[in-house]
Amino acid sequence: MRLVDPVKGGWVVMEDESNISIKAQDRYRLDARTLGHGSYAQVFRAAHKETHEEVALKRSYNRQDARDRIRREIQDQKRLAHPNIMPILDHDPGFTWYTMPLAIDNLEGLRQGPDEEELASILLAIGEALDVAHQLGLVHRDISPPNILALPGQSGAKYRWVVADWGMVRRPPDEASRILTRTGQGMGTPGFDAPELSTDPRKATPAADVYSLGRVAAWYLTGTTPRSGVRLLPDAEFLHWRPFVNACTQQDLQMRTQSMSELRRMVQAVLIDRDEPVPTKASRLLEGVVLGQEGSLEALVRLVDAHQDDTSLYFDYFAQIPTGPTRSWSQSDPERAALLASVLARHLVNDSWGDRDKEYVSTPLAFLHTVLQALVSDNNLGHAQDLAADFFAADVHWQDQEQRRRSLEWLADLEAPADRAIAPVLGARPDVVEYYREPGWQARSVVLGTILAGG
Ligand SMILES: Nc1ncnc2c1ncn2[C@@H]1O[C@H](COP(=O)(O)OP(=O)(O)OP(=O)(O)O)[C@@H](O)[C@H]1O
Repeated sequence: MRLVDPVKGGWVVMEDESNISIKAQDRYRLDARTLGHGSYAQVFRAAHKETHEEVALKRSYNRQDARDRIRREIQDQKRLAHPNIMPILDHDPGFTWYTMPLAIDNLEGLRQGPDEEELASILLAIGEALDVAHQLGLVHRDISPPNILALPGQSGAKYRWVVADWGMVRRPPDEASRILTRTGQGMGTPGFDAPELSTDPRKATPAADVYSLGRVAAWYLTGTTPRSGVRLLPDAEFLHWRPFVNACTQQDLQMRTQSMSELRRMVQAVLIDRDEPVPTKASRLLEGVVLGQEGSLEALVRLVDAHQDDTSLYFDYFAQIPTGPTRSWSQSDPERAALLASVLARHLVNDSWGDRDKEYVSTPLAFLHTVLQALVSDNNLGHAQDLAADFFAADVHWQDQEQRRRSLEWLADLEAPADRAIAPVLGARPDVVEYYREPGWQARSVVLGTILAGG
């Protein structure tokens, strides 16, 4: 039978495995109950007959494809000496079974909640192990919570996490042996498998493992198996993990994080990001917005969204976003812009301005007005109506004459249908009408003229 020797590479002729195989029972006492079974093998608890060492013994089913898989698993796993890769302790010279340390359980069974420290240490360890495999041209292709097993930990660590189940591994093209995968034949675990594996798994790159590990991270944080069409991480939760999960799980291969070393760098950045105090982070992001750094505005908006009770975050950072970016953000994300601007307006009405100089209140008022103008000019009139009520209340509350003049100028220019969206908001607040009313005031809109000029 023709088989590949992965160490030397190339094709070599070896004896048929049935001639050189040793039965597992000749060397080990197998527990009658299995630890479990997969698509090509069964796993038993077993004890060595002489040393009495307890191990897990994986034995392939008596089918050619199953034997091919376990042979591949043994050969590749043996090459991968890394503390976070399941070691092969002993194996049949004919490659029909092997032994490994007994695992406590897998990640699926051991997850107790979203422990971010634990997640980061798992990602760093598994990422490093997969990097070693990738350097050898091996792509696992089936990273999922059940394939990440826990061995007893050392030096104070509870567990040593290891990547197991290397039966789906993709070898470099020059080492390809019997074809285990064909174009169009999907592989991996649903919810965790990279999209490109369903078209041509033979072309899988390290980015396929990056994708799966990114999905594992999302699963770990939420406790739910990823499903297509459902956001991996819900809004406003684990915000600091979102850039990491997004970058790793891009459907488009070109847009995705390509390597495990990059993935590991991002995990470290997540922890730094998480531990950075909110004002420091807000200040850094605002500076990024002013300098036009990509992603800064989005990150600042996410921060503000996640801390809606933080008055100083709204006054000192959010409201300081310059007019240009404020306008374009309000046009590209009108719903969130209206919502967060309303939150700022309510802080202006309900909360203390503290020891800030009173004249600086013109900045948040102008910011609110910019959002409102952008919503109206883009015909987002429902959102504009919602924000207008809070904006007018803040304007009246602060009585800033400069802002009053700008508000009136803007109202004077409003035309249909925007005027009909704004008029009822004014009509509902006699104090607002009173504040803006100006005899003889001229407006394009008849309805606004009637309300504010008194006739
Ligand atoms: N070293 C081990 N110690 C304890 N249990 C193990 C060990 N290795 C595997 N198992 C358990 O044995 C079962 C079968 O594992 P196996 O790797 O054959 O299949 P699978 O991953 O479930 O399926 P497939 O290989 O088809 O994807 C799993 O439930 C796994 O948790």
